[in-house]
Amino acid sequence: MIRSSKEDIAMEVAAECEQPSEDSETAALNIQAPGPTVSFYNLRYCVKERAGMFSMTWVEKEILKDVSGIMKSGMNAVMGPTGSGKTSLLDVIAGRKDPQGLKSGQVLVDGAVVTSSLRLSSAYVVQNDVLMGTLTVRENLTFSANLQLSPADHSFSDKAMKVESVIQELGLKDCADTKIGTMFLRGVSGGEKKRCSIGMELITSPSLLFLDEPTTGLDSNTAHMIITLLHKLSRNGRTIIFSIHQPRYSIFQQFDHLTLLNKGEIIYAGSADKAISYFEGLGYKCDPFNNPADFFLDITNGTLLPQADSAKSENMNGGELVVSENPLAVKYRQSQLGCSVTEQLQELTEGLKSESRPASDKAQYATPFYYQLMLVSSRTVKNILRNPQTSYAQVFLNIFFGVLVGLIYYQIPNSLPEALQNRTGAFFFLVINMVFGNLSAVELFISERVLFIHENSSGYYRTSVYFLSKVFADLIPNRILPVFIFSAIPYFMMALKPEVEAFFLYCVTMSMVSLSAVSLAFLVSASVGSFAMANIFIALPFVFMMVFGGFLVNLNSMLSGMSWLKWISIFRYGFNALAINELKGLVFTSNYTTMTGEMYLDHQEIDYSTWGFWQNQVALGGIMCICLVLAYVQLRRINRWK
Ligand SMILES: Nc1ncnc2c1ncn2[C@@H]1O[C@H](COP(=O)(O)OP(=O)(O)OP(=O)(O)O)[C@@H](O)[C@H]1O
Repeated sequence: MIRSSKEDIAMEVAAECEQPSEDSETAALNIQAPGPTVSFYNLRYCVKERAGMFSMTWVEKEILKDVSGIMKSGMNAVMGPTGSGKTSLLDVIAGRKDPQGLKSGQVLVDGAVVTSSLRLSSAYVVQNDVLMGTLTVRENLTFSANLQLSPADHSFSDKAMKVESVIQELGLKDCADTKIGTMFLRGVSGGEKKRCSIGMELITSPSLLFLDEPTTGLDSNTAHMIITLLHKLSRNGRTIIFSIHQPRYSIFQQFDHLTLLNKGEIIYAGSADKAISYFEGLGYKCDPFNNPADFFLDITNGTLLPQADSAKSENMNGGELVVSENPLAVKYRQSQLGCSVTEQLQELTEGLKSESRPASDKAQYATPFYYQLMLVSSRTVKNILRNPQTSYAQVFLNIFFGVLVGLIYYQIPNSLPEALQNRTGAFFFLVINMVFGNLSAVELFISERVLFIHENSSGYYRTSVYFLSKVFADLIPNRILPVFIFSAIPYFMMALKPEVEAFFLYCVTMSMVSLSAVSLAFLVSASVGSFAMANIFIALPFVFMMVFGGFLVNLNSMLSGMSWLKWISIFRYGFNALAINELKGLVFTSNYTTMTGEMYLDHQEIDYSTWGFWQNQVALGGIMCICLVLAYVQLRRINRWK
């Protein structure tokens, strides 16, 4: 964490790089112990885009063009029209953008080079609040405290006190025990949600706080309250850097430093209260009752032009500047403000060249693996208990289909042809229900994807912790318990073998079929970001597996090039195991013939030896393990960069 321990360095660097006028600026802010100074120079950030819709060539789009600046303790606002690069600048400084896109430039905090480790050591409040909707404000804050504060340094009572103080500081006392709210559950208001998101990050007392458009989506009074809150926090020794769209005047008044961006370039960076006079110096006129924020946006949008009679305006309209360049950006670079920043940055970076070794990129966590697993699992269980619709639906569906299968194949006789036809038909139906009944598992990693990416990138917990907690919390209530209900009901209704061992092996087979189908659904869920894609990707293999299950088509008569697909069919392994378990040892009769179950299995080329039965379980177990491992790998591969 960039906390007070680094403040000595902050003071030194600040003393080194600050101009006298800016020292007095900081003093004027009345900040006792200033937050860190963030400097960045020559930031050039590009993304790759396809040249055309079907083109195979990629072109580079420049989002930030040689952006440099210094942001000190206090309120640092980044403004500009939509698409000007505000969020990109914030993300690059906070180390949240893909480093491959950063073509040049570096970010320094208190004069030291920072790479992606800043991502874990500073706090970042994203634009769309990412909180667990079924938990209360206090529970969310406690979750953050438990995971972000090391248990070795903070006792339970310490953490509880910290949570209480954040609740007090952010004025969340009245809604502390109200749930955040979900799609189905009305919770706290938008402003309270935003304050809770800020609180989640304040738990560690970071002295550097990034916020991406903290007022977007809030009414003007709530927006004012949020900025006033940030202003108050900044006065306790914090560097607050945020992007903001079009603030009202009372909000603008609270900014200390303003960075104005236009098309990825800085057109003004300096004291917020001197911005108007800067632009007036360039020939723009701000009407007496105009909101300064609107005035700046009108300038950047080009809707406000410099006064025609101003000598300076010639340059803004083309004059001596190269036409392709942004005249406001060029003016800023040539201005005293721009030159002073460049000089300060040169001084800072000169000393750095020899010692510019970036900090380790390896993620550091405040808590050990088992502790994270306990906390994340208990949150997942709490979430399921408070949002039990999926579990109820799963149990209900299984009871319904269990009874339905039982009624369709009620009391199967031992006389041919019903004995064989109904048994094999029932097994295939059971396996189909077991596989398709678990389609809901595809939502597991999709519904909370944004929350996982935010918490994982902020260093709350490891990917493995999240994976294990989700998998086990889903498997037991949603996949294993309902399977037992579903298996037991039709078994007795159909009058299958009345033997304990046969019933047990039947249940094992059904569970293995269910678990392997669920694991495949988990793999799809971890691989794609939307339900629509997940449904397509899960339906396709399930349907193929069904065709190659051995019931709908004779696999021995199939083209050799296609028949290999039977080896990856969950349906085939499930069906074979159920058939061996039930038919082995049974004798079926008709008026003229007698037939054993073994004869039928031989005819179907199903190996009914002991190993023949268990090899199906091993194959199902193998599919399950491979899918779970791949799901975990996919979860690790999710793009965390913005
Ligand atoms: N990953 C990306 N791929 C393609 N273009 C991108 C990417 N990230 C940003 N951009 C483009 O870069 C420009 C700046 O985007 P950015 O989100 O930083 O702007 P902004 O000023 O925050 O906009 P807004 O106020 O609308 O949020 C936009 O034109 C955007 O489309």
